[in-house]
Amino acid sequence: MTKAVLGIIGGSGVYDLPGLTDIREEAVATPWGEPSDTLRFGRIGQTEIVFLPRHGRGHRLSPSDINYRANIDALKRAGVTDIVSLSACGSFKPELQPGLFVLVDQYVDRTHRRESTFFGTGCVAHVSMAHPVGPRLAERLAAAAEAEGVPYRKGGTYVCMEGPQFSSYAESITYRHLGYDVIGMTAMPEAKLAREAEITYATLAMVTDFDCWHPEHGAVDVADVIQVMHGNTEKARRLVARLAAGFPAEREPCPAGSHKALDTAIMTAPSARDPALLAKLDAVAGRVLGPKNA
Ligand SMILES: CSC[C@H]1O[C@H](OP(=O)(O)O)[C@H](O)[C@@H]1O
Ligand SMILES: Nc1ncnc2[nH]cnc12
Repeated sequence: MTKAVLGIIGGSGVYDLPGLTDIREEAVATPWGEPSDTLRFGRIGQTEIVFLPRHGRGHRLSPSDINYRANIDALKRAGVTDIVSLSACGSFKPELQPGLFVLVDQYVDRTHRRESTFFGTGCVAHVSMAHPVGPRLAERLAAAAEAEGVPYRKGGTYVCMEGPQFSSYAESITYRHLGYDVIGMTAMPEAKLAREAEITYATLAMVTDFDCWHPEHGAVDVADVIQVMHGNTEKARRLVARLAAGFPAEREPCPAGSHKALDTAIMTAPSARDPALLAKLDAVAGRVLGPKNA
């Protein structure tokens, strides 16, 4: 049995998590470089929580400069089994209005200058991203939103752009016509790396704007996002507290297979594996690459 530890990644406007008790802060070193910030360990009720602001405190890091591998590796080293990723996002649907929380269940990756895998030459792996969000974790988030009276929608496709500039009008209407629901700059490769690290993942995408496609709304700017986020942050914190209060003590098997994503993913023959890469994979893939499996 594995103890459940809930990781919360804070996005724009969410740089701390009030309500944590027994707080301890630790700078966790990883073979992939430095995480965005120190990890904050604590509890809500009986549930162990690890909090990490993805842009760093003070919002130092641009989406392209976040070390996503270091962040996920550090959370894995901290024992995190489930991640709730908080993100501001733009909306492509009139009914997905600012203030609404979308429990995303699919992602489209349009990023192009980020390290998006832990694996590579010397240890090749292909995990499934067919169902990137843990359905049970999403159910728990929906129940927490319901209980807190936070307006939410279950399901939606998040397109992740490189940024840092917002989309052009042509890009915005293209994404809208492709049927995507929301847009942001950070869920990829975070979700991919979480899957490789066998951590169950879900995004709570908080709508802050209509990007720039909407004829009755002006183009998004940071002031709009910050203003809406001020209202969203308090709701997000309540939702997380509610989620944590009812969280199971032991890790639940994930119907999407995130707890055993590496069982059948590794292609490289043991004799062809690079010991230096294997050493870097100690936290992420230790379960399948550890001494028992060599
Ligand atoms: C401040 S608007 C753009 C910024 O907000 C979102 O960040 P996060 O996903 O960390 O909440 C978006 O992805 C951009 O990074
Ligand atoms: N319209 C938008 N595009 C990309 N990222 C965002 N984050 C918040 N709003 C956004």
